[in-house]
Amino acid sequence: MATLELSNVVKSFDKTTIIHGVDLAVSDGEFVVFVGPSGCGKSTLLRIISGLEPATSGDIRIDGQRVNEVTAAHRGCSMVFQSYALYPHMSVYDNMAFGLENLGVAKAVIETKVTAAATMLQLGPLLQRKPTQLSGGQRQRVAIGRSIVREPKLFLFDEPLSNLDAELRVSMRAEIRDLHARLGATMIYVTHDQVEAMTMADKIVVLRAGRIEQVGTPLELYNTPCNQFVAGFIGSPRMNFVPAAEFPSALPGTHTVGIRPEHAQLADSGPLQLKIKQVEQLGSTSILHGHVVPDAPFELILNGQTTIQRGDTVCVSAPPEQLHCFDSNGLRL
Ligand SMILES: Nc1ncnc2c1ncn2[C@@H]1O[C@H](COP(=O)(O)OP(=O)(O)OP(=O)(O)O)[C@@H](O)[C@H]1O
Repeated sequence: MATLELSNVVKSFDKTTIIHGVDLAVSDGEFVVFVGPSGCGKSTLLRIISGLEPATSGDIRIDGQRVNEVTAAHRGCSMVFQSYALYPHMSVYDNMAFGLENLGVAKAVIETKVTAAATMLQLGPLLQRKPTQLSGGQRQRVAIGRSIVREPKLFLFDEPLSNLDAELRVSMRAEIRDLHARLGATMIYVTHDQVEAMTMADKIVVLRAGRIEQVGTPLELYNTPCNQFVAGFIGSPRMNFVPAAEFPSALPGTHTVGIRPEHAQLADSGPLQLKIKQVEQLGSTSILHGHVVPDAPFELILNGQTTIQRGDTVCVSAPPEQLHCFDSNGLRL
């Protein structure tokens, strides 16, 4: 398996720079998720690692070796795409065997590897089918199987689950994590879905506009987001932001206070007055939506069920240790 190191990686298309000097170290066997809004450069960075796209400048090292000039076919990376990219006229078996046949691997060896991967992915009974005869989840497993048989140093996944329905996404998430545990492989996984990032990653890399905003474990990002962007991106429902003037106990120099919906509490008196616009009763929890000041939408999660209704005004507070204080540049204090 492999380590990966990016040093000051820059990517420009014509005169537009879209990756602005990215530094990142990935350890052997780590599951790293790149997350960020649409267009922030996640896929481009993955393609640069795979060799499908050259970097404009900077170094890419796999296992300590600079690979900028090594072609995609020789980098030892294997990519699983959102579109699966299966050959429609080939059986599942042939789709998985094809890459190895091209490399001139002996037929018997191919058969052993394809059979082992198919067993691991529960594709054994489907090996003679064509991709059109498979469900979305089965197709995605074939795409993953095609990667596994090549025994890559680095597995790269580009939004592999976004074409699947919500239920299947949840089960495939678990399957990919399980696969990671069994193979002990280094994996880099791109998604714009922060829940996918939180549930799958050993380490999350949050990107915005071609720059890394923060790198950390899911709970590090949740507990101590380095700025307002990360704070708003990680966590669901999203963190509430309130002008510091509304919260007298905020740290000196605070411009905006962040309070997660699960940390806000109903109180007998202030500091916040939440005017309720909508109540979502989910049975085990209730979500109150409203505003604390006209431009500050606010959500609060209550355990259990509530009699609070649209039109009510309630007082809200939060424990001081759960407040996130940001300065006027959005940086954590
Ligand atoms: N071949 C190209 N030529 C010019 N611009 C490109 C090219 N490929 C990507 N871009 C631009 O680079 C930026 C980053 O694109 P990229 O696909 O890496 O983003 P992303 O974070 O993966 O987005 P998404 O989540 O929407 O897939 C975008 O603004 C995109 O328009």
